Amino acid sequence: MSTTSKLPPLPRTVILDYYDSYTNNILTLFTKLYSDEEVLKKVVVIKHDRYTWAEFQSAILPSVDCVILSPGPGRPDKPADIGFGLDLLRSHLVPILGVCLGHQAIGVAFGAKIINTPRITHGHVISVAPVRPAKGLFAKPEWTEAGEGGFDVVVYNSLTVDSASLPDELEVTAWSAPKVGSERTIQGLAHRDYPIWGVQYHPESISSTRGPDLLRSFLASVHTFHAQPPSYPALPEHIIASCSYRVTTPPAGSSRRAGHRPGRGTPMVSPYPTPPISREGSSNSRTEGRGGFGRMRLVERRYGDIGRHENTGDVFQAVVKAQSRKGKERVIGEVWLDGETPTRPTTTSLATPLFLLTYSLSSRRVALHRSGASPVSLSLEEETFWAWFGEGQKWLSATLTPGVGSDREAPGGWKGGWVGWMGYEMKSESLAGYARRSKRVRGERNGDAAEREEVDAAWAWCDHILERRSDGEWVAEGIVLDESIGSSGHTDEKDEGGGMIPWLLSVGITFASPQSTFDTWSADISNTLANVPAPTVLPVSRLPDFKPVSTGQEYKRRIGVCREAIRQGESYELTLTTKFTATLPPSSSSSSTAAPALSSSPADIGASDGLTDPLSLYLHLRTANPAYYSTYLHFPTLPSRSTSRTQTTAAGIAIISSSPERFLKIEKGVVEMMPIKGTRARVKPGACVCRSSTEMGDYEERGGCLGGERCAEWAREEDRRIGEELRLDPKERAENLMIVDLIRADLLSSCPPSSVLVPKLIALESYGVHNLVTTVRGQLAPNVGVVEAVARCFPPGSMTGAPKLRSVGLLEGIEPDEGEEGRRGVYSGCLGYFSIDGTADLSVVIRTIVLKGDQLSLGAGGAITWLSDPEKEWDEVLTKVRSVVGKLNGVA
Ligand SMILES: C=C(O[C@@H]1C=C(C(=O)O)C=C[C@H]1O)C(=O)O
Ligand SMILES: NC(=O)CC[C@H](N)C(=O)O
Repeated sequence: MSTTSKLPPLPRTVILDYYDSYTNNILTLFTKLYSDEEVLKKVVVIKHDRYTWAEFQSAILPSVDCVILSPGPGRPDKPADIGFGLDLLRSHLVPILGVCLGHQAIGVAFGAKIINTPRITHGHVISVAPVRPAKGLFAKPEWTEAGEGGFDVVVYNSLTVDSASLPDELEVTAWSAPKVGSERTIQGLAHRDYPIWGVQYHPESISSTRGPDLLRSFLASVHTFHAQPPSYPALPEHIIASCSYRVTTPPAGSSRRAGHRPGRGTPMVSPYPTPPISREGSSNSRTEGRGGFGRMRLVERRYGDIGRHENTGDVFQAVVKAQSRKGKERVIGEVWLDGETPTRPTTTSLATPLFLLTYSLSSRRVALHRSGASPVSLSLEEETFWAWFGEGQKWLSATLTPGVGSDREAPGGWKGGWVGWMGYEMKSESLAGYARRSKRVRGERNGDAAEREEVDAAWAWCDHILERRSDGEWVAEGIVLDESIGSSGHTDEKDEGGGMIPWLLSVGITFASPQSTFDTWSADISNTLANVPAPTVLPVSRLPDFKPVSTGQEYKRRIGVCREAIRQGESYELTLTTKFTATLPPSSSSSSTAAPALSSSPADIGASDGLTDPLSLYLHLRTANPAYYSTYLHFPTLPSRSTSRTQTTAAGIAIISSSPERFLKIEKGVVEMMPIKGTRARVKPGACVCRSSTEMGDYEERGGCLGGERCAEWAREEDRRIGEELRLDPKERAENLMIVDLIRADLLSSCPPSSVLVPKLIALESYGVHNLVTTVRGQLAPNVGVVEAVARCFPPGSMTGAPKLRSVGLLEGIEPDEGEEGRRGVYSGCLGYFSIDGTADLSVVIRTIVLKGDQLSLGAGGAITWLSDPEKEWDEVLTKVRSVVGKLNGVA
């Protein structure tokens, strides 16, 4: 901070949120000056349309000391975008600070015009110079040092207040420092008589300087306006309750969140009642002998050196696949959280789920799938699936006896529990303010509707998993009934765990087995690991031919539509996507087609209704494009349509994923997100780039390829150069920054503001492609559940663009709403696990093939900004697709 001027007590502040994705970041400016506790008592974020102007005047304004008008999509001269903001400004009852859209509203409220800014840029750093002599907020002592050179800030605007139309009441307090060839624009405004100030730039951006100084100047002015009272009261309850996020700070001195496993010897007081025990046995063969349950505990069995060097693919086949073949009944699923990267250590988890839940948005029905039984379903009433699932997860975590069965602190990771995905369309139940588009939710109610319902979310429960740790050791992990704890404390199960738990218990589901079942299972594994049989499913030699659903020309046309929306101020960045599809050839037993050869052995043909085992595709992908979140999930009994039969068959759904992108991880109370933005193709090892290398001078003069090791060295050098070029590219950095600011704001809805930090900003990661990756972390607030934290950030900002809500709506209008591109489905959603112990790790579903019946689909896209070049963007899409499928035939 550039000054030591005394901080006034914190006034009660309402931040009116115009559905921007950056609004919450203003909170972090406050916590640079005041404690979290103070800020959470005195500052609230309220959606601008939560109250009418009359309500706001009577119920809110009398109890607040100042208002901040947030940034936002759209225009301040459009009533739907600005709500009662102009009335509030004209009434000037309390001091007001407008940011970006809020700043532009100040212009409009007093008669100025809004025009396009001469240089449209979003997420770019510019220099701002306060006018001399200093005016408005910039006249405060904090700013005396801001020299003529100005200070750096980030801008996110397409529009600006037209300086030619500025009324006398308003004065300019800052301009953008002029750049060669571009006009200066208004960056700061003040009303000459009323306590109203505005800034066009975003002081809350991670890459803006002097944000806290601006806030400090504003709060000092608010304090002067209120005649400097010694303190301000806390906000009344009803205003705090209308805050759009709701986090509490951890109790002083505690670094762990409530509900997290306390250390040994610390009694855990569960906020949830003990689950009832003694359920009726079920008809499910796998759950037989798994009587009822009380509390559960985690157990593990380590295999030491046995199998340490085994290939995970072979073990997967020996353990999970073998189980699929053994039983009379088809197993409900095969799970392989693989994680295969050359550079970052990861664990691998293999499991055969006990049961599977699927959810369909159109019917709002949850279906329970078990092996050997027809699905049963439950309709959700008012609740969202997120809330229903989240309550269940909380209850399950709370049934876990802490510390028992483990002789050390658990190493984290998946300890069993849920594995699955939330499809992109689950946004309709998570995104605040989302209005369902009628076309998308029209349920199919006729005939075999249930058969054709989309699976919008799928979560399988696994109580036994086999894990390969990053040091190579294999460990069996289990959730078992805690027989050491009596059956006292039963309560009426109806109110427990929301709606999920009573329902699952009533249909005979058990979540854990007795220790003896785990012992038998883990002994079997031990035998298998001691002598891993040769794999029976082999990788395909290449993937089937993928074709774009829309042409490059059509995609480029859509880019034009995106850019126009950005020009109009509707969005700052739009992640536009499309689909590529392929059809599996008929299984080799019934086909004479040679290519692509699905070279699995005859033993598996027939494993999926005559289609070749989808595992063979994944076995190829995991070596062709290894990724941190490489995953294979197969649920063979889920209905899916197969074109070869023109009718619904139960060929199942398989997820064949090589996602490099972390959506969100929660471990020991820390939430971490790692958005990727910025992609370039790599120079493949073995490729000769002697001809194209820009550094090497003329190819012909040099006498051609350098050959041998020197050629390889140039290829590596060229690869490094491309990576570095990406890292320094202002357009790519801007795309990344826009999402980083968005992710920070997302995390602020689950974490105390001061805890949200960016340990790594725009780092280069080079796996299948070069990518720019940022790490954002926060401390999960004690009152926010794990699933709830995910819901508050869903859908992943890197798949929507910013501001999220408006961008999602725009994309629904730009991407087709019918046909194969009609829904993004699993692509663009998140995939991973919710461990029973409260840990979660989810990827953003990209670089992922979804197989339904014999139809393969692969989504790909990229972030479109005003500066996007349609040709390059289409190339980027093709680069991403090729990183998964290899060659793409017939695509220009
Ligand atoms: C949209 C995709 O990727 C997203 C967009 C990226 C980009 O614009 O550079 C990078 C990773 C993803 O967040 C995709 O891979 O399909
Ligand atoms: N970040 C903002 O608030 C943007 C305001 C307005 N929609 C513009 O594009 O100029």
